[in-house]
Amino acid sequence: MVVSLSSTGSLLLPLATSNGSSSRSSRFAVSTDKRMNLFYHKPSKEQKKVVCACVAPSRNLGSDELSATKFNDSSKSENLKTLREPDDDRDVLIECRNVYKSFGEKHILRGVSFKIRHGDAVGIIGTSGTGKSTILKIMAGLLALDKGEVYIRGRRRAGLISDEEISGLRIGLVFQSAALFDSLTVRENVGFLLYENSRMPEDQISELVKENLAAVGLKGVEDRLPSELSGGMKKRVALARSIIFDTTKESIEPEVLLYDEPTAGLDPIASTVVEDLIRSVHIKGENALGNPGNIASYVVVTHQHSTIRRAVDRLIFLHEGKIVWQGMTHEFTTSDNPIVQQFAPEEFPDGNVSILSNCAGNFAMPAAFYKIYYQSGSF
Ligand SMILES: Nc1ncnc2c1ncn2[C@@H]1O[C@H](COP(=O)(O)OP(=O)(O)OP(=O)(O)O)[C@@H](O)[C@H]1O
Repeated sequence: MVVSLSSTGSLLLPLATSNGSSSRSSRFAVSTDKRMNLFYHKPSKEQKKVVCACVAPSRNLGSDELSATKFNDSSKSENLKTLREPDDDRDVLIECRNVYKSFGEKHILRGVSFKIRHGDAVGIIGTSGTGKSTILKIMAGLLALDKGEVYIRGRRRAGLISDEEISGLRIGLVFQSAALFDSLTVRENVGFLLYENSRMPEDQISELVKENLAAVGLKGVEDRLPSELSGGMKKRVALARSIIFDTTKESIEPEVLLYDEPTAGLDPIASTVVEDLIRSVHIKGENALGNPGNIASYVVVTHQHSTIRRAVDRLIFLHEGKIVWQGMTHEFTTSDNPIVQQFAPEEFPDGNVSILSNCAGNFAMPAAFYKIYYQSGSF
């Protein structure tokens, strides 16, 4: 079967799962070109490495030394309780240090530095073309920087993720478009990396797919094709694909998800569902099954005030390739930085879920109505 990519759905692409060495032979004949487009990978890489674009190798980089990022059920609550002082870097999962990036004559990033800590829910905002998606791709290891450094759990990444130099952290990148394989069912899309890259039996993968779909509020859609789903459902399927992981592994590495405008193209209601799902799959959240999420930290690039308000705790404001402001979301509206003032609303609408708001026009609807829509899984 030849697999083609959907041109419509968003992509939530797990960059890391299980050990590349345990790959089974490929079950899905995805054309190399499509994989290259999907994973931004060099065609010269062998297939295992292409899969590794979304599957960080599981070579252990001494995670025992990094107790703050140990990731199993028992440590989750402990991690939250023992959030460290900002000057303690043991909980830093990704650090960008003085990153520069140009495209030809265009100097896009001009010395960007920030840290993503365990438990973080960060938004990157700023005007169009200021380099938000670029920094996300650099963090994901899909784009090389010109100058500066990226550290993954304290280890400097020498090149791109395809160089297989770094592990100990799973990094997923959620593109705003081009997500699902058109000719694969929802089950095959969600379980893709496990079918391709783990030794899990198919019935176990199938069960896991079902669980992860249920975690994002979708039931009974396993046999559907992407073309049979709404835009919002595709985003949910893509989210399920990004949070699924090989449960048979002895140690599970923490996962950071990088979302690039995850609500782009969605109406206010569907945007709200996605924003709440982003929260729900985080370790501080609770998924649709009532279980804590698995995502250690996430970064969202967005233009939407509703996403800022609902889905992130901390904001990084990029302007002309530099960070001009950082702070907690609630501080955003009170900043006296003139650039920030131009971007920020005078105040965020009430955060109560009974009113859904969106910068596109303060859309509001009653909570009960929202729940019916959400539970029906129709968007
Ligand atoms: N691969 C590339 N080759 C050449 N130019 C690029 C490339 N990728 C990005 N750019 C340019 O770099 C600039 C920053 O792009 P980027 O997508 O990071 O901006 P952004 O802040 O995410 O914008 P938006 O909010 O509009 O999505 C843009 O001018 C874009 O055209």
